[in-house]
Amino acid sequence: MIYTITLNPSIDYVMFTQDFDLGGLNRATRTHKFAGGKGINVSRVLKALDQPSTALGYIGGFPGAFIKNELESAYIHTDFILVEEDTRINVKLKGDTETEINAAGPDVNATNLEALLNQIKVLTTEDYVIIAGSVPKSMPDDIYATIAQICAEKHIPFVVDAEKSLLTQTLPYHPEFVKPNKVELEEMFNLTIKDDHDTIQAARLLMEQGAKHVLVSLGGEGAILVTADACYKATVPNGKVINTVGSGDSTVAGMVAGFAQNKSIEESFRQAVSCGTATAFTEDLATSEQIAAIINKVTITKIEGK
Ligand SMILES: Nc1ncnc2c1ncn2[C@@H]1O[C@H](COP(=O)(O)OP(=O)(O)OP(=O)(O)O)[C@@H](O)[C@H]1O
Ligand SMILES: O=P(O)(O)OC[C@@]1(O)O[C@H](CO)[C@@H](O)[C@@H]1O
Repeated sequence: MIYTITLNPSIDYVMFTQDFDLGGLNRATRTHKFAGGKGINVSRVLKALDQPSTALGYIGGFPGAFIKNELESAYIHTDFILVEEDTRINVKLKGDTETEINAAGPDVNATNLEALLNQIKVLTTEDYVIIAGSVPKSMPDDIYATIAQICAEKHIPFVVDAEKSLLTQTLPYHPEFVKPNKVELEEMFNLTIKDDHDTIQAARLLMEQGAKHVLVSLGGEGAILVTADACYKATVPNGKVINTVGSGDSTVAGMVAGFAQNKSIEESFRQAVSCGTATAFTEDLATSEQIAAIINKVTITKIEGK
């Protein structure tokens, strides 16, 4: 079973406006409430790819109940731990540009933490763990490293999509892949990435520290995948960008599903990028039909390799 871990889920309240006037009264043309948080988004796109998963993490109050209900109505299994405070509501404003306001989220105490670690400790080599998103302030900042260590000790394959040291601390435990975007990669090494060559060099630094593969997402520029012996560049088709929230998570889901479906590395990468772009081109996360409609329009080129 694939397990996604979202320590800080959210209701994503997406508001579309004609124009956005900061300081003025704006009226939304459309709104949506989605069950969100990075791991949860991965579970939702895995479902679109016909891959079952169980969503783990912390939920609380009425937003937490909403998230659990939304996932279970979509036939996504959940095993959330209840916390006392309300799950956060993140606001995503879609005017001429995209603006996001993410809340801090509820406190998670030591008992809650132990409950999650106990869920992970019983997993086996048949399972797969995806760790994604921010960590609540009340939790130790080495929590992802702790989870990665448990996975490594039990030979459970795992994937990490997180910022800065949350991600780099997991590298010694050899994640199957990590998925920084370009800015996150720059921040990890305090450098400026000018071109694909720089991207590959920086990705290789993550591999030197232990990542098995590095998938660098580049927004509308596609993505680069670095493996032990090759590098691939994906370019995406033109289309109308509607809501990019969750496009990175969709990329992660496409790659994990590709591995689970025993696709080649190139075909897994193509599926990953198709999922990311299909999500960018729609209001919610991509559906299976939307992914299928663009998968043959994503081009994969080997740009370096043995
Ligand atoms: N403007 C766009 N046009 C086409 N595809 C896009 C666009 N933005 C994102 N994508 C697709 O989504 C993938 C992930 O995007 P991005 O690099 O922005 O990830 P991210 O920063 O992790 O996103 P997020 O945090 O919003 O989930 C890209 O590799 C690409 O396939
Ligand atoms: O605050 P975090 O955990 O970094 O990000 C949370 C979030 O922005 O990430 C998802 C999109 O990737 C959204 O569903 C959610 O609102």
